[in-house]
Amino acid sequence: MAARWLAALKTPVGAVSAAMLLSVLTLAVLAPILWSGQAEEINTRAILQGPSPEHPVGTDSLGRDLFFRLLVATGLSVKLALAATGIGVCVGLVLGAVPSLLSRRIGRLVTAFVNIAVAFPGLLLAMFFAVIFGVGQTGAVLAIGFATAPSFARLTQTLIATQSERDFIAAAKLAGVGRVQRLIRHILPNIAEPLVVTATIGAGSSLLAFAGLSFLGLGVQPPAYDWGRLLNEGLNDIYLHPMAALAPGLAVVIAGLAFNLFGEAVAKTLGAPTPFAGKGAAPQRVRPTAVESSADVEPSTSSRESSAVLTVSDLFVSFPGPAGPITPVRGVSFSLAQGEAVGVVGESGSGKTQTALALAQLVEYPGSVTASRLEFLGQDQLSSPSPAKRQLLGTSFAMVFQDPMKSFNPTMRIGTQLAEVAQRHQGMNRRQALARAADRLRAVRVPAAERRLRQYPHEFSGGMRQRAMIGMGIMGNPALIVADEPTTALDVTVQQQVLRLLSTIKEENNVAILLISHDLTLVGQVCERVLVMYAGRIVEDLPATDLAERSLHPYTQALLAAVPDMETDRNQPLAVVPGRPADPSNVPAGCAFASRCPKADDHCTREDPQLVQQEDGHRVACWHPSRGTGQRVSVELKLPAAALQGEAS
Ligand SMILES: Nc1ncnc2c1ncn2[C@@H]1O[C@H](COP(=O)(O)OP(=O)(O)OP(=O)(O)O)[C@@H](O)[C@H]1O
Repeated sequence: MAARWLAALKTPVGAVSAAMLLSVLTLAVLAPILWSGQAEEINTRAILQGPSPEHPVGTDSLGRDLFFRLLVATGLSVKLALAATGIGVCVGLVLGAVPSLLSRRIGRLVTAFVNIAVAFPGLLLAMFFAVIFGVGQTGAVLAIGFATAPSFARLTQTLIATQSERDFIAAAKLAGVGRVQRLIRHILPNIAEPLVVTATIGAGSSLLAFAGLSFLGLGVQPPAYDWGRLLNEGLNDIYLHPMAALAPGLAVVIAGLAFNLFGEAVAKTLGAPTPFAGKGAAPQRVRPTAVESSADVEPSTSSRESSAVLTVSDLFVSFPGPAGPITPVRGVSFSLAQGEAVGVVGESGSGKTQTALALAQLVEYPGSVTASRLEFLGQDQLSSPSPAKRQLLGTSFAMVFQDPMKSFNPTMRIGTQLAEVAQRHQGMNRRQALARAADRLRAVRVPAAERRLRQYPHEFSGGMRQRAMIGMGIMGNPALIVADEPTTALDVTVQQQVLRLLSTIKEENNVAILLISHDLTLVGQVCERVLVMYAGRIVEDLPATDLAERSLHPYTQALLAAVPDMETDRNQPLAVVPGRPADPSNVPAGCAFASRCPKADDHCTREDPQLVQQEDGHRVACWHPSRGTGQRVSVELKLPAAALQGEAS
């Protein structure tokens, strides 16, 4: 952080404003110590004099030297402005954080209050509070502090909301880290920098506001004096001695500019948002709600269920939309057996990620999740949360996100983040937890594990970070790893290493894997079973070995036909699934795929087919299922040999 602040000094504005700020702060500390005597010295022979070599700014009505008074007033002016800013930041932090900590209703009330307060001009609010808190220094500090708090609260809310959407917060939530701990350990360190920058800019505004209140007689009271008071006194004789009013005014402007320009220069270097950069409460995650089961939505019944790690029936996820609810997941049902790897494929927007988030209870408010059954390791996830449930999810349910850069908290060492799970759920002390973390990093083939534990996420390569994320997932004893496009952000070689690692963990620990991907070939490499999703529903559930030759749904066949292979004619345009995916806010009646399906008839557009189990355990939701092969697909069911090499790179 210090290095990035220092980088601001390399810009011309940064360098000049830093020099100005340093001078102001030095004066604020030294002037009252060095020149208080001269500033207080009364000289009845030199009353109300104009500027002269002896008194560069002139004298006041008691013959006191205004230059020394100006210098000494720097101390009180800066001290009070900083105190007011401190109060503004603290109250703003509390107001900004409350919506993410308390119930949604209280959060909404606080957000509405902040929004109203932000709409008032700051100085008006300060005068209003000054009347409430009383005339004088303390009243003015409180008044300006409370008047600036709403803009800090707004900024805090916005920053918390942004951070709350990041994957490492979802990971912390899944690991059972409570709201307060998430805020203190994971969110605040990541928003501290823009808050400090904004506070620096805010100190300049507080300085101006304080001078304003003192000038109006509401702030500093005689015999104490700050720049506002000197301005007030100088104004009485402005026609005789304009310098007496101009000099304190100039001091306020220069000091205010120093704070403002320095803050702006740092903000520009960091790209930090300003206090008015948006609004909104921090997102809160919703818990699935139980609903009555509708017909034909039970997960596939087979021997899998007896050893099921996960069973879900009739899962719906919806969000309020401008023209009615948007439902990206519409009645998903399936189960996952111990040690089974299942792939979820489908075009963008088909509901894959929302399904995974709902299973991990990570869908954010205002989304809502309902299901008639949701069991993880035999434990009902639809009833109220309990410590036992959080413990089970924290140790047995691991999630690997798409972008390894966002999966870790950038302000914490990798070791601390891995150790958090073991300390929280396995009763280990920090030393034991770090030893376990080193062991887990070795298990995911991260070389020099002990040294790596002390590094920050940015010191890891993309592939290494993804492996460390998987390592974090196996800090406990996971029964299920949900990997949402875990290799999309990685190059092909590293992609193969990560897939290989997932397969090894699955084999060695009998862990079930739910692998979400656009890539049918990749899913075919790792998974035994494939769920094909379209418009928020599973339209086909088939063994991966059947993908190439025995798929039944026209959508699966269209996806397969769109996979290019070595024989694809490069002179021809690549095959695509014709038409556009269904809009989750306006899913058509009947089969959602009908408008893109070559086999569709009236029946398809009238009635939505249910997911029906076939004789071979294969499930399909289609009125006209027929065996078909994707024209171009060649799904490799074994990992290529190249994937086994270069693991530690
Ligand atoms: N906060 C939200 N508000 C409204 N709709 C949302 C919200 N979040 C997601 N959606 C809906 O969910 C759909 C995306 O679902 P999801 O992310 O599960 O798709 P996906 O199959 O994983 O897509 P991709 O492969 O691109 O990640 C969006 O198209 C949108 O309609």
